[in-house]
Amino acid sequence: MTLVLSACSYRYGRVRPYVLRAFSYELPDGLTILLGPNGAGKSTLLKLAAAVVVPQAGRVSYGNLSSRSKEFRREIAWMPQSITPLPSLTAREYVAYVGWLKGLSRTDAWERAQQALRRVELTEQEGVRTTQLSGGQIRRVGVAAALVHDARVLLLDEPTAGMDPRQRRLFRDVLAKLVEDGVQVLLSTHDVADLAEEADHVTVMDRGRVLLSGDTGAFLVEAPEGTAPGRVAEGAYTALLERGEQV
Ligand SMILES: Nc1ncnc2c1ncn2[C@@H]1O[C@H](COP(=O)(O)OP(=O)(O)OP(=O)(O)O)[C@@H](O)[C@H]1O
Repeated sequence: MTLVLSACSYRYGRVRPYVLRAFSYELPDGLTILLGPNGAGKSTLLKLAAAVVVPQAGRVSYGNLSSRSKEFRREIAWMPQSITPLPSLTAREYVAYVGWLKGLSRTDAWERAQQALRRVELTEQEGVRTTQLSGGQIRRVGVAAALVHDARVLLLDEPTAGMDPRQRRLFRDVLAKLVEDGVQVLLSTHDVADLAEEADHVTVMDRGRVLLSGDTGAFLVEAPEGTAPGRVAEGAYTALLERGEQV
C-alpha cells in the first residue's frame, strides 16, 4: 500500500497564498527524510498526508483508502512538531489515552500503550509523569502514541530537534527497528547530516516544490566534487537549494 498525494493544493485561509499547489507525492518504502528550509511546506505536507488538514483541491489516499475514511486514520500516524505533556498523565496513561482516542477499547489501549513504550525503549519511564520527562523522552512518548494503534505509516515532524547525541542514537535505533517491521516513515528534519546518510530515501523541498525525491545515493551524488567526507549530505542539500533558486 502506498500513501499518495495527488495534485493537492492547500492554503491556510482564503486570502493567503497557496503553500502547496497541484502537489503530488508518493511515499517510498522504508525511511524517508524530508528536508527543506523554513517555510518550505514540510509540515503542511505532513499534515495533509496525515489528514490533519484537508486539501482545497486534490486528494490524499493510502492504497484504496481515502483520507476521509476512518480506516485511513488508523493506518497513518502523525507526530506534530511539539508535543504538549499533560501534567496529570504518566507516559503510559498518555499513550493509552491517545489509543483510546483512536478508537481502541480502554483495556486494549492500556495493554498496547505498554507495548508501544517498550518499542521506543521507555519501559522504565512508563510510570513517570509526562511533565517530568526530558525533551527527547517526550518525543519518544509521541512516537509511542503514534504507534499505539499499529499504524503502517509514521509521519514525524522534526522528531530529533533538541535531542542530545545519545537520545538521537536511541531514536535512530528505534526507527530502524520500525522500518524493519515494515513501517513506512516520513521524517522532517533540519539536521541534514544527522540522518540523511542512514535514510533509504531523501525528499528535498523548497517553496512548496519538491526539488529532489529519490534514494539516498541519488541525493548524496548532488554534492559538489571535492566535498569533504562528513559534509557530503550538507553539500548535496546546499547544491540542490542553490540550483532550485535559479529555476
Ligand atoms: N497555521 C498557519 N497559518 C498561516 N500560515 C501558515 C500556518 N502554518 C504554516 N503557514 C505558512 O505556510 C508556509 C509553509 O509552512 P510549513 O510549516 O509547512 O513549512 P516548514 O517547511 O515545515 O517550515 P519549518 O521548517 O519552519 O517548520 C509558511 O509560509 C508558513 O508561514
